[in-house]
Amino acid sequence: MNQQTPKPAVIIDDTTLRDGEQSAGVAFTAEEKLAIARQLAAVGVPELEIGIPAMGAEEREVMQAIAGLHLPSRLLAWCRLFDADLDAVCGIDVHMVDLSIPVSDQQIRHKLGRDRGWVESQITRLVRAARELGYEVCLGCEDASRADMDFLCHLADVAAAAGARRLRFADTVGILEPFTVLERIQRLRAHSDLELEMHAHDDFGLATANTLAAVRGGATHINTTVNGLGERAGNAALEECVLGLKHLCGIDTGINSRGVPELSALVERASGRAVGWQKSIVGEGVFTHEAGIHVDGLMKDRRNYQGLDPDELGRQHRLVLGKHSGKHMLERSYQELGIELQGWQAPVLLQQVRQLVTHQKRSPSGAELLALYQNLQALALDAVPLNLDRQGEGSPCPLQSLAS
Ligand SMILES: CC(=O)SCCNC(=O)CCNC(=O)[C@H](O)C(C)(C)COP(=O)(O)OP(=O)(O)OC[C@H]1O[C@@H](n2cnc3c(N)ncnc32)[C@H](O)[C@@H]1OP(=O)(O)O
Ligand SMILES: O=C(O)CCC(=O)C(=O)O
Repeated sequence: MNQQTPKPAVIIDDTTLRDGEQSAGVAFTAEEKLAIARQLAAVGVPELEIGIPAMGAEEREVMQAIAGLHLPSRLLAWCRLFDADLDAVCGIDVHMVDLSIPVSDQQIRHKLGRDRGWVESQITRLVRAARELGYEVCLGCEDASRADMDFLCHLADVAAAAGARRLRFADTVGILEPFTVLERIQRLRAHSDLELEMHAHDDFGLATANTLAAVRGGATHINTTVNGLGERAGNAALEECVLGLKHLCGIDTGINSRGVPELSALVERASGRAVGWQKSIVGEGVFTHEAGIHVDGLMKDRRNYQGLDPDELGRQHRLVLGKHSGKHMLERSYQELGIELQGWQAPVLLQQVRQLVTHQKRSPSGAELLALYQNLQALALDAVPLNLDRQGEGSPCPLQSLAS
């Protein structure tokens, strides 16, 4: 972002390169990580969490290579609140370390085998140590959604006193819904002056909703991943948060949404995780319409059925012929082939298109439409004399049985 750009009301800290890569089976090469970092920065993502130094020398080298790109985005490293993890980050030019520690009694006791007092003393000691090394600190509160809120507020004070700048509220197991997120973040907001970051998981399909609720509650930062990649069901999708915040909350994150499809495709390729056809914002089919009433409405004025303008993503509405099409779309499809249908032909051809689509599980091709039309013309020519013989006059539809 250049110096003149006003600071957005919510700052995106994208973790595609950390939590995104934690998605089971996903492993980016160094080149892929660099390319993703570049593209995230190119669309204007202001903060990138780029990896876990404790994973070893190779991970650290890639993280330092990303730092060496001198991107306009601020960089974060993810560390356990643990001496060895802090040692491992030394020499990597990130701006901030996320020092993560479980804060629920469940994880403090049954994962770490410790107690609350130990967590508190670790925070004081290691946040100070990280500050002395010159890093900004975000206290990563793992499993915050299952933590005692009084204890969490107390830890915010402990972290602030030790020099932390930010607290990350992690819904690690993805069990919150937006109303509870709103309450919890409001409570933290009222209690602490720290920056507050929401880290949501999509186990119940609520990661984006929870992230938007957190912003409403006073979160200053949000953790996202491209395509919603991430542990288990994934994290809050960058593209959903950017456009959701803009259109549903009136908050501009400063991201160039037209660059998002390319970013999404890049992460899709590098992760090997196909983006679903109906995946909001970036799915291939999310601006494609078939239903006759919708298509007719769109052709009259696209605002009739447009919640999000595809142009914001450099995309367009696509109209397809299918089982649910009506005469307007059929006529348009034939016009594109240079054919003006007569009134009686549309219902007959619509039935035939429905049958074809049901069997082929796809829209008819131009050649197939042409064949249906030519067939109908031939049948009509054969039928006209019979009708004339029988009725003594021309029928408006020579193929009544087909049209019914
Ligand atoms: C919710 C999250 O997303 S947290 C991020 C999770 N991400 C990852 O785990 C991906 C990268 N992880 C790794 O490469 C490895 O797990 C490493 C390098 C971090 C650690 O590897 P190992 O030392 O072989 O340990 P392993 O992963 O089997 O076990 C984790 C250890 O970290 C401890 N630990 C977990 N979280 C924390 C924490 N926040 N602070 C301190 N210790 C922690 C566990 O208690 C366990 O320690 P133990 O050996 O004393 O029981
Ligand atoms: O503690 C943090 O930084 C968040 C870690 C995480 O990814 C999670 O809890 O889901």
